[in-house]
Amino acid sequence: MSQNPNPAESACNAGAAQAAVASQPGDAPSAATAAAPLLEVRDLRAGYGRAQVLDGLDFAAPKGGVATIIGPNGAGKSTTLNALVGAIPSRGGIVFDGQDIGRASLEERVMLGIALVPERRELFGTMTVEDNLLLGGWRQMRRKFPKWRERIDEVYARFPRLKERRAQLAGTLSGGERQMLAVGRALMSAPRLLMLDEPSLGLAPLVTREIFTIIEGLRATGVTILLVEQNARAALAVADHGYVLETGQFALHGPAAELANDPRVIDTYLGTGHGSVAPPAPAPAPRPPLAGLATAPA
Ligand SMILES: Nc1ncnc2c1ncn2[C@@H]1O[C@H](COP(=O)(O)OP(=O)(O)OP(=O)(O)O)[C@@H](O)[C@H]1O
Repeated sequence: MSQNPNPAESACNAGAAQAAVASQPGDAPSAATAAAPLLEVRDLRAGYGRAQVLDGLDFAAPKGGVATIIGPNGAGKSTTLNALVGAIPSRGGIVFDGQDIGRASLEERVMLGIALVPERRELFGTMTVEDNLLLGGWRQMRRKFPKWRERIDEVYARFPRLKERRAQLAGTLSGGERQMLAVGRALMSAPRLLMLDEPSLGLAPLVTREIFTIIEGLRATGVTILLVEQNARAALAVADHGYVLETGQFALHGPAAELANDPRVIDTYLGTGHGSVAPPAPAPAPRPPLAGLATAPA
């Protein structure tokens, strides 16, 4: 298990996102996008050094829902979350609850209520469960929540197993418990947008189901969730809206239930197929309507 000595990075766990929109003026909003967006992203571009990974993503996250980004390895899913939380620089528009946060620092975004549970969970393995939670309430959080210890009790109420193991070293937890701790640490900042990067990674099917039950429980509290997952079936089952990201662009998006029944998604991500849902030679296309599936503009 990797450890992250950067308290700012450690603090930005957890998250959620919502319906990518790619709409045209006059499009009727779908049920999943009818809520006012908590997060609106326009033409998001980001990468590492000179290598651009995200090639102009448009999406929105309606308040209180679950959106998921699925796609193959290397498509840019983690990069999207890293750009949204401010861990890497990006271009384009990022509006959170009506406020342009494109130039806000990572710490400012965490303070506003954006949190990321990173793919590798990044716990401090030689520290106890409780100390890992306390690190989630690092100094900004302590300013935001003077009674930040009460936050821990709230996390324990949601995850009794963490309370039972409060004095146990994080490095000795099971995979599922580590994921719970990573989510619990993110919740210490009382996020409004919780971003989860591959929460089922490396977990057995039974534990994966437990993690998705936790996600449903979090959603019931009103937090908006942006879920990045390779387990497309489980992700689409819990989400309102889904996005298929391929090589830095959305190849498809739409209501999650429709995506789960789309033959292209079934063949590529839910069945035995591999590769891409995008046509071999995608032609530029107008932006799709909000309701129903759509092929993203080339
Ligand atoms: N720190 C980095 N420096 C340079 N390139 C990176 C870095 N992180 C990711 N990349 C590259 O960016 C591209 C997108 O990676 P990213 O991790 O966002 O994909 P992903 O869709 O999350 O994949 P996976 O499902 O395997 O986690 C890949 O080509 C990857 O090699």
